[in-house]
Amino acid sequence: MSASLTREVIHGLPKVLLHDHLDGGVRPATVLELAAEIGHELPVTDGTVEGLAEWFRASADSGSLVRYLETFEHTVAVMQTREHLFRVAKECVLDLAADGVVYAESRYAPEQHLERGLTLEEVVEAVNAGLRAGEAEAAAAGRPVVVRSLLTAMRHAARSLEIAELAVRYRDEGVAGFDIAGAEAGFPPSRHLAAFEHLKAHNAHFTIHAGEAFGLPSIWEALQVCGADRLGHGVRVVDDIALGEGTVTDDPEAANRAAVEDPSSLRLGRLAAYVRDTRVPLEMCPHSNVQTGAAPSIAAHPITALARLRYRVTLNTDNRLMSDTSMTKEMTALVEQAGWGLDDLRWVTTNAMKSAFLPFDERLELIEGTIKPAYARAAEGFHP
Ligand SMILES: O=c1[nH]cnc2c1ncn2[C@@H]1O[C@H](CO)[C@@H](O)[C@H]1O
Ligand SMILES: [Zn+2]
Repeated sequence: MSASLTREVIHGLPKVLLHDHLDGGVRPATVLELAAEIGHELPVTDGTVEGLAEWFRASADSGSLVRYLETFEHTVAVMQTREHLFRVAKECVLDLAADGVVYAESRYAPEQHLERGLTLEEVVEAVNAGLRAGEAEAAAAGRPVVVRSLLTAMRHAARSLEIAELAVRYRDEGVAGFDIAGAEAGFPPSRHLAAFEHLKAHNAHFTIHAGEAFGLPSIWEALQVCGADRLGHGVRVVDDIALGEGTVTDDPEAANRAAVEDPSSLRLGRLAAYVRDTRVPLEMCPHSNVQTGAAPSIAAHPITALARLRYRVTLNTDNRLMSDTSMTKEMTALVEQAGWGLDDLRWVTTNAMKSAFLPFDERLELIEGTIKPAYARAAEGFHP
C-alpha cells in the first residue's frame, strides 16, 4: 500500500498538529522583510529568501537543543509589534491550511514579545486576531482549518504563573492551554509548580516539553509532580524500555524492527508502562529530534517502535522554519524511511484529534465529519 502513498496523496490527507511553535514557523520571506523594516541585523547578508531559509536549517542542525534554540532570536526579533504578530499568526494559519492541516495548536511565549512596549494582553490579542483572520481567509479559499493557541512560559525564566493566569483569562478567546519550553537540562518543570496549580485550580489544560534533551526524571516530574495532560516530545521514554541487555535508546533501529517482529521482546519499565497505560499523548517531532540529536535518523526514530507498542503517539512539526518541515514532509518521511502506511497516518491523526485541548464535542465532529471520511476515501483509492 505504501508504494502508492506518494507525497501528493499525503498532501491531500487531513492532518492534525498539536505541537507547532509560532515563532518557529515564520516564513523566511517575512523574516527578511520585517527585519529590514525594523533594522534588525540578520546573520546572513546575501539578502535572499533561500539563503536565509538555509541558514536557519543549517544552524538548527547542530545536534544540540541549546544551539537549535539560539536561532529563535531572529524570528522573535520580528514579532514585537501588533501588526507583525498579526501577520505572522495569519500566515501561519494559511501555511498550515495549505499543508492540509484541519486542526492545529500554535504555541508561543508571550513574554518574548514585549521588547517594543506591548503588554502580555496586547500580544495575545494580536496573535488571536491574526489566527482568526487566517482561519477566515483559509475557509474562504475552501481549506477550512481550526487553530487554537497555547501560551508557553520559558522554563529558565520566572513568569510562568503570570502566563498561566493569562492562558486561563483568554481560554474562551482561542487560547486552548499552556506549555513550558526552552532548554531542558537544569530547568526541571517542578520549578513552575505555582503555574500548574493555578491551571489545575481552573481545570485548564497544559503540556510540558519533557523527555527531549533530558531523560526520564523530566518525564516523571512532568506527569507525577506537575500533572501534565500531554508531553512535548516525550521521546526519551524509550530510556525506560529494555531491549536485550540495553534499552531502546542504545539501538533504536533494532527496537523498531523488534516492535514489529516480536513486541514482547521489548520490556516496559514502570514509567514507560504508566505513560502507555494512562494513554499520555506524546507530541512527537521526528525532524526536530534528528536536528537536536534526540534521535539518530528518521528511520531509527523511536516514534516507530512507540507506535507499534501502541503508545498514544501524535506526529508534529515543532518548528517548520528551523526544521525545514511540514506535516506533509513528516508523514512522507515516515512512509518512505520507516515503513509507515495509510493506517498509521490515520491513526496518528485520530490520536492527535482525540488529544487536542478542544472541547470533546468539537473534537468528535472533526474526527467523524472530516478525518474519517477523508481517510476512508483515500483507502478506497488504494483498493479500487
Ligand atoms: O523543541 C523545543 N524544545 C524546547 N523549546 C523549544 C523547542 N522549540 C522551540 N522552543 C522554544 O519555545 C519558544 C516559544 O515558542 C521558542 O522561542 C523557543 O525558545
Ligand atoms: Zn517544541
